[in-house]
Amino acid sequence: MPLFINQDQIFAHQVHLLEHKLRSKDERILELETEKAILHLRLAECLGRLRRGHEEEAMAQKLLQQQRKTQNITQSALGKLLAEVQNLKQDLSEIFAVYANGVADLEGQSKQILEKVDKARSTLNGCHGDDLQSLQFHVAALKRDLEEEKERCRAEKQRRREIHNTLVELRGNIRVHCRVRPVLPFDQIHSSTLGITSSDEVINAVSDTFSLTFIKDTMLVKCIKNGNPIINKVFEFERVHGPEDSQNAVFEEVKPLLTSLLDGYNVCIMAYGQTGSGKTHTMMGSQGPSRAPQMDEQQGIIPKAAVELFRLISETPSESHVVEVSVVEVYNNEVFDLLSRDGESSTPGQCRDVITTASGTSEVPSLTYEWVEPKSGSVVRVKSAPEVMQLIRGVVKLRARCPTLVHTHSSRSHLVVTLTLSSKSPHALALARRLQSAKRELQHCPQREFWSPRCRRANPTTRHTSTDRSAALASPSSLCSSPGHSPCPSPRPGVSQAPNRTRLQLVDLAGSECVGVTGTALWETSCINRSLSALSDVLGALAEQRPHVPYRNSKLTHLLQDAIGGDAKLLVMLCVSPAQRFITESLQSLSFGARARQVQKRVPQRKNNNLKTK
Ligand SMILES: Nc1ncnc2c1ncn2[C@@H]1O[C@H](COP(=O)(O)OP(=O)(O)OP(=O)(O)O)[C@@H](O)[C@H]1O
Repeated sequence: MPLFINQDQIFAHQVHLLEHKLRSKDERILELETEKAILHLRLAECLGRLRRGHEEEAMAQKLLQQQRKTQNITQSALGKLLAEVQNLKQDLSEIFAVYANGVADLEGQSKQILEKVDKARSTLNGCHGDDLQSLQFHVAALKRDLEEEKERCRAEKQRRREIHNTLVELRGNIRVHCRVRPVLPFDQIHSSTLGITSSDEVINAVSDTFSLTFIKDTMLVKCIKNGNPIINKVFEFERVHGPEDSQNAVFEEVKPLLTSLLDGYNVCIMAYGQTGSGKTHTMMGSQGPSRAPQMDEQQGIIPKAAVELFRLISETPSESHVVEVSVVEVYNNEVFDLLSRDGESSTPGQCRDVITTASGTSEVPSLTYEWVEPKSGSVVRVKSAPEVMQLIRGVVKLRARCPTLVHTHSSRSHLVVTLTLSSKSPHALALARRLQSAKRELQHCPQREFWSPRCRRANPTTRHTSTDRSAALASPSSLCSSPGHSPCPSPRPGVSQAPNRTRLQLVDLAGSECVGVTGTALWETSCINRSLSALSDVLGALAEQRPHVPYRNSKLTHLLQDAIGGDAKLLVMLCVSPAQRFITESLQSLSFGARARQVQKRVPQRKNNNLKTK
């Protein structure tokens, strides 16, 4: 039977086939579109990653650059540090070698003595009555050896100090000594709330006995207050003195500086500390000028320095030196010349100006001695230490005083005693004559007008005494003139100065007071505090080696500019009270001392080559 296939069926089958193909193509298209979408997504992801990669790479580049920069800076700083460390190492190894030799010597000698003692002991164990005499002899010999050993120890200690001082000098550091006074009746105040006696001693001086390294004298501050943070600090200084140390002991450590004066260097000794901490006691001695003469051992640095200076002079050929004295006080930011003998006013103490000379030194014009033709000024030639002290004691009672909350005889002004030592060698005299004629010429020259008006403006002005404090308060603006001042141009360098002179400045600063001041004393106290913080700022600027040092922010720093920042040898005598009551002020003073030690001044320069000790 023939197979009959319907045409429609074939078409239907073909349509079916085509539909099937179409469906599968549709499905394929769908599949491909999905794949395309997935690929798009991946592409976007990759692009994102690529962008992030670029950003990260840029960041990494930046970091790399920064790292390189930091590395460069660190390397140069490291280089500098290494150089400094090398220098220090060299210094240390030199000193260590000196010390090590000394110590090895001493150790050897100590061993010998110990052996002798052992021998003596064993002899003693086996000895009988007959041997007693020889034993006594032996003991006496041992005692002698011990004394000699002690003496050698003292000498070695002294030698170390001298080496340390030389090192301090070579580096141009300011020397800082610190004295803690004994507890005094006015330190006693009882705190009912904390149950503490505020006179508790919280500051102790620890003097190093014998160590292999430098002499390390320290001040320990230990305060355990209920409910307050514990204070436990250590401050290092060149020398420390405890309450038991006498005026002589304090002066002995200062004395070597006076020899420097005869060697041709300027020297300054300055007492710093809060009110009642013992500055005047240390500088002048405790007995007031009106009372009976002081015993030698009660005298402070100023009288002892005067005696020492004349002793040193007497060791050199007579007639070769001249000593002049000037005494000024800085009160309420004005300089008063306490020895003024102008004769125009009966009021003691004339107001003076401080100028900066062309050579950069600060001078009080009327206190500059006219070498060849002495004028009747306020610089007085003296021939002996008693004469110096008679002058100083005569005028120091003019110094402004007022009771503070701490004690009744507080000095409210900074006292500056200057002893100027000049050489009278033929060469110096010839030079002085030449300078004098130069000055005469200058006086006839019209240019003189250029520098003189300001000096003339410093005409004597009546000094405000502490009893006349209301007058001072009435015109406070007149008292604070320094910061804006332009310096008085100098009358050409050296014209008014004696040749070959060195000066010793002895400064008893007024004491700072932190709290509780009211009434008329407030202006005085704020002037004192401002001048002391100006001093602190000057030291800060010098320690950080800033290009500008604000000497002219106060008359005190302007007056002492050469001593603080110049090439004089400067010793700061910090005075502190041991009592817990004054811990804040004492910490402030100790920090001031620590800052002063960081200052590296110019290495002291010889001012007078004619002056030489024998
Ligand atoms: N080391 C000491 N030994 C015994 N007494 C001392 C010592 N230091 C100070 N004093 C006594 O303490 C009191 C205050 O001392 P001083 O006048 O020297 O203080 P100051 O620091 O000069 O005070 P201010 O700055 O207020 O003038 C004085 O009576 C003084 O005799």
